[in-house]
Amino acid sequence: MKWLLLGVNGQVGHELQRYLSSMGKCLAPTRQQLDLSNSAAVTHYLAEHQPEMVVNAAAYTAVDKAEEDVALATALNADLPALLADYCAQQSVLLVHYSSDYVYPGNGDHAWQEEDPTGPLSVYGQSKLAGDAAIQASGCDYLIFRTSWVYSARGHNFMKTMLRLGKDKQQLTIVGDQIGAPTPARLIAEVTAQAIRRYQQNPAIKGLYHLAPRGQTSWHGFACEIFDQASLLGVELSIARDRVTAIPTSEYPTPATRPLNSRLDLSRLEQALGIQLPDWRSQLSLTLSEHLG
Ligand SMILES: NC(=O)C1=CN([C@@H]2O[C@H](COP(=O)(O)OP(=O)(O)OC[C@H]3O[C@@H](n4cnc5c(N)ncnc54)[C@H](O)[C@@H]3O)[C@@H](O)[C@H]2O)C=CC1
Repeated sequence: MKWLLLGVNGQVGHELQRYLSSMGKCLAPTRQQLDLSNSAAVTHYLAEHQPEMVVNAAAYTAVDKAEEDVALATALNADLPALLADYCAQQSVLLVHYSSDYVYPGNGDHAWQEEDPTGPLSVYGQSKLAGDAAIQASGCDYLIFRTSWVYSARGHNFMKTMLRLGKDKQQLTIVGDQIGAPTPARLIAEVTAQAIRRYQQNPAIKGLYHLAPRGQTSWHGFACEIFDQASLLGVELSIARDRVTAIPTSEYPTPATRPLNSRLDLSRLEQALGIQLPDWRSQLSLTLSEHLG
């Protein structure tokens, strides 16, 4: 099978290339080779290469910048998925796509289910939701995975920022009232590979799923766990655990509003694949070990 991977140099795209390598010939144009905000160029690429599956890990992910950069965020997160979905519907091929906890309004303290009403609080969330809706309306076969708090051994992310700050700073204040599950890009790729294989045996599993590890924490809890695990792995930190203070979101204003409740109910995915997703702490341990070599 000849398949197309978009966003190969991102956190998730990089892992997907590793985990899906056995699926056949992978076309993975870089940003320099194909500007995904240029719909004419994307249409031309699809017509020329005729991929038999499309995996879209590309996105506009700068959540705060998106508040100003609405046109580009919309082009990448809404218009591109719509265009890919039209191609996949016409060619009867599978579209795999990633979405976000930021499509939900973030109120309450229950875990969101896939059919819950959405209500994005930011331009980024609105643009991701528009992408999901376009795919769902297109009639193509799709697997959409809504995930949260993505990090990885490579790329820019919270884990790597904390490791850097933990070596430089004597004290830190971290938001403690946004609750969710940190998700390694590697887990996303691993589960995506399982889901595609399952789809190939049984296309009825197509649909929208939440994908994250089990358990929940705050950004403050995540930071503390990073410091605890890094210390155990021999990383020398300047920060002492009791100098890492939790603050409310209201004391850390950002251009984009973030949901306080990003808990995702995972049962639909666990049932579809017959798996139990691992706990977020064990996933951090794997990713830290990979990062520290
Ligand atoms: N990073 C996070 O915390 C979260 C991410 N997600 C979703 O997961 C998916 C993967 O995210 P990450 O791997 O973290 O993103 P990333 O920011 O690491 O990678 C995005 C990729 O898109 C590519 N890209 C962006 N604009 C482009 C353009 N104009 N032309 C060509 N390529 C372009 C970048 O080069 C990069 O390879 C996305 O759909 C994102 O919305 C969902 C929840 C949280």
